Amino acid sequence: MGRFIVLVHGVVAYIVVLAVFTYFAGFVADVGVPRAIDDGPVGPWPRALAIDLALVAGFALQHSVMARPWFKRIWTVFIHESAERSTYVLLASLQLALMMWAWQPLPSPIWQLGDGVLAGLVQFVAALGWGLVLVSTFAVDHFHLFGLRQAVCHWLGGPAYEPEFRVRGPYRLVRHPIMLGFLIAFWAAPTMSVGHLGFALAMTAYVLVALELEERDLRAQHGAHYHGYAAQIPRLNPFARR
Ligand SMILES: C[S@@+](CC[C@H](N)C(=O)[O-])C[C@H]1O[C@@H](n2cnc3c(N)ncnc32)[C@H](O)[C@@H]1O
Repeated sequence: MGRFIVLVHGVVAYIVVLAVFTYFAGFVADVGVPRAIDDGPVGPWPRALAIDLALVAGFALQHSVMARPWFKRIWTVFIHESAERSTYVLLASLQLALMMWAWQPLPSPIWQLGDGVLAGLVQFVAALGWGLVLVSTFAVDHFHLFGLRQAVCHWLGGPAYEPEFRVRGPYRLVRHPIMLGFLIAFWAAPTMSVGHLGFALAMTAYVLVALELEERDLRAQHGAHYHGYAAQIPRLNPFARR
């Protein structure tokens, strides 16, 4: 693949990822988007639930399979290494966009905190969750995570960029602050509908499985270093005792 094509592909993928993720935050929090998780025409609940669970499963499957080292080895035969991460995040974003577009609302409330102080507090906690996701991407390597660094390094003709294992910022508190941030943002809802609850439960199940798979890869990749890190820093709960 030509360097310029890899660069343009990396830049486009990065812009799409930022746009889809920003919309996703609004979709889950029901803030500032034309159609959020509880909006739209309501159909029969068994059909809606089946579609929603299939959408989350599709996202989870694609995200998990494409992130595995064995899959990367196969598809970098067809696609340049420097474009691998951008392609992965681009396809994951498009899958996320499809999930939001095809989402079937189930708006009956499980809990509703109204507009008072408690609701504001819960909304603030959700915002902290999204903030934790963003800050953690920078703690690990934001531009590498979204494939832009690899594309720019290739454009400049330098050696392939090797990511470092980093233990800084939120990674000193938990091993998976990005996933912790998502979980906080998914569950901290002033209004929890049946659809939102189904989404939060399905995503939580996916995150727990995804972390198992990621940790297996990290242990294989970093060996004793990761074992030592895991022995000192809890997985998701910063208050867990080691
Ligand atoms: C979407 S990120 C999620 C990282 C982590 N699971 C979290 O929730 O914060 C996944 C990528 O981060 C990498 N990664 C995870 N922990 C890391 C660390 N401490 N330093 C560098 N890369 C890390 C993994 O190898 C994987 O490529």
